Parts: sequence; structure tokens; C-alpha cells
Amino acid sequence: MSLSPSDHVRIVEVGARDGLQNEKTLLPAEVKIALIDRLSATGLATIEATSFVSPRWVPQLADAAEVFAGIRKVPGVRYPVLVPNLQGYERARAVGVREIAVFTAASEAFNRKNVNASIDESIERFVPVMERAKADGVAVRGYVSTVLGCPYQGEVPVADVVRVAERLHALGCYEISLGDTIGVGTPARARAMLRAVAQAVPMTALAVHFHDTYGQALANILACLEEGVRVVDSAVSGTGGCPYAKGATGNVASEDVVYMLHGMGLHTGVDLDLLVATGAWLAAQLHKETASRVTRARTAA
Ligand SMILES: CC(=O)SCCNC(=O)CCNC(=O)[C@H](O)C(C)(C)COP(=O)(O)OP(=O)(O)OC[C@H]1O[C@@H](n2cnc3c(N)ncnc32)[C@H](O)[C@@H]1OP(=O)(O)O
Ligand SMILES: CC(=O)CC(=O)O
Repeated sequence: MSLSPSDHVRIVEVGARDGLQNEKTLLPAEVKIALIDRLSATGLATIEATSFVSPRWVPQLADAAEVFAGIRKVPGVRYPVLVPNLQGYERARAVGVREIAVFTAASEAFNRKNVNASIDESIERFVPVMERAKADGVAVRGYVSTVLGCPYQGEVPVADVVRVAERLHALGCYEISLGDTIGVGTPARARAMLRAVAQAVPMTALAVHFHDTYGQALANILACLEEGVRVVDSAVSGTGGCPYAKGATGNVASEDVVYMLHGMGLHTGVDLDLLVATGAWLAAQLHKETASRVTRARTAA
């Protein structure tokens, strides 16, 4: 599908969840709340807020309930959270969550390390979650991780990605995000993978999620936009990585994605200046240099 200048691309900001989940320095809940409130002011329409996973597995997000309860919910902005099982769903609902994301992988080896279950077992856990979500009017997004490579199994056949994405869609996920968890993809492979999945799940129900380990993320996003996808996950300041994916580094930086999209004449509804200020602020909180090239360029003395 060709890109037209009037096209809108929805950014799913994952910095407060994927961005922070691998940070060793525990950030106080107030800082996470301030981060999300700042992001809400930028015009982003979807901000993944946190994760109701086991606090033993991801200590950084043990304060999920406090963070979710503390953020200012801007009308029109969606604040999904990650949920691995019914226990997570109940914790999320107790603080008023209205959208969740379930997650599994295309690689058995990675899924075992990440959620201590096979792909089939993890999907079985989603069945009661989906039933409850449907009854409660809660929207559910789905993630498929390791779509372009696995740190434990290596190659991941495209057919496995298609099969898992199709199952999540059939289960009732309104959108499936295809995750290059360890950032090994290149544009031709990303395009071929997306094209194959779009044979089984409508392109309008697909999103892409690239980590930038090998510096390919923006090129991969461009290839996928040309293929027809219009939803892109990214993390402010290029934070992120999965603690159970050896070698994974940060997500593509939201500032860099928005800069590219606006430069192409595409619409995001995001104020780049506010996003850059938020990215610089987050980097200061983490005592790190930002991974966003745009924020570095804009904030250089
Ligand atoms: C690519 C990505 O970025 S994906 C996101 C990053 N990765 C993650 O977040 C990993 C998340 N993984 C997990 O949380 C875990 O693997 C789980 C919960 C899915 C499964 O872990 P298991 O240890 O097999 O869970 P199990 O069901 O046996 O429960 C073990 C303990 O965890 C607790 N637990 C299970 N689920 C949850 C939950 N959602 N929230 C809080 N506690 C939980 C149980 O109560 C139990 O506690 P206890 O030992 O005090 O009785
Ligand atoms: C769940 C995710 O965060 C997606 C991924 O990186 O595989």
C-alpha cells in the first residue's frame, strides 16, 4: 500500500512499560506517574502504562497498581497494561484498567524463559482472561515476540509468526503487535514477515514493534509502512528491552519515529517538542544519555 501524505500513523508509546522493565535502578512510582502524565500531554493516543506481571519476575514494575491509580487519565488517551494471566487481569481491573495487552511469542524457547510456559500454555491462560475482558468491555491487544529472531532458538520461521498472530486475532485481540524483541531484523525480512502475517490477519489489525539493537529499526518501520501498517510501537528516549531476552537493547526511540514520520508529511498528532523534552527529562531521571538521536540533536548545547 503506498504512503499518502494525509495518512495517520498511531504511535503506541511503550516507554513506561517496555522502556522501564529492564532498568536495574528502581524508579519511584512518582517518577513513573510523572513520565506518563508528561507523555499524555504530548498528544500520544496510546500510552502503555505498566505491567501486571509477577513482581518477582519484573521487580521494576511491582508498583503497577500504584502507578496506574496515580496517573491522570486524559480523555481520549488509552492506557493499556500488560497482563500474563488471570491473576494479572484481576490486579489490573482492581485499579480500573480498561485496556490490556496479552503477550506470547513465535519462539518456544523464548516463551519458556519469559513466562515459564509453552506458547500453547500461554495462550490457554489467555482464554479466561479474554472471556472476562469481553464481559467487562475491556479491549485486548496481543503481542507476538521474537518475530525476526530468538536469542535462544536463533531463526524463527515466518510460518510460526503467522500461526501465533492468527490465534491471538481469533481469540479476540483487536490488534496484534509484531515484536522484533532482540532487534535483529532488516527491512526485507521485516517486510516479508509482515506481508505473510497480513495474509492471515487484516493489516488494519497489525502493529510493528522494533528494538534497535542493530540500528535497523527506523529502516524496518519504513519498510513496514510501505507495506501498509499504520500502527508503530516505540519508547521515549529509546529505553527498553526484555529482561528475559539475552542481548536485547532499547526500543526504537519515539522521538526518532515521530521526526521521520513528520518529515515524510505523515500525521501522528504528537507534539515533537514536548516529546523531546520528555525524553530528555527521562534520561536525566535514569542518569543516562538518551538513545534518541533527535533528542541528542535538539538538546545539544
Ligand atoms: C518481550 C517482552 O518484553 S514481554 C514482557 C517482559 N517479560 C515479563 O514481563 C515476564 C513476565 N513473566 C511472569 O510474570 C511470570 O513468568 C508468570 C507470572 C507469567 C509465570 O511465572 P510462574 O512462576 O510460572 O507463575 P506461577 O503461576 O507458578 O506463580 C508463581 C508465583 O507468582 C505469582 N503470580 C503469578 N502471576 C502473577 C501476576 N500476574 N501478578 C502477581 N503475581 C503473580 C503467584 O501468586 C505465585 O506467588 P507465590 O509463589 O507467592 O504463591
Ligand atoms: C511484549 C513486547 O515488549 C514485544 C517485544 O519486544 O517482543
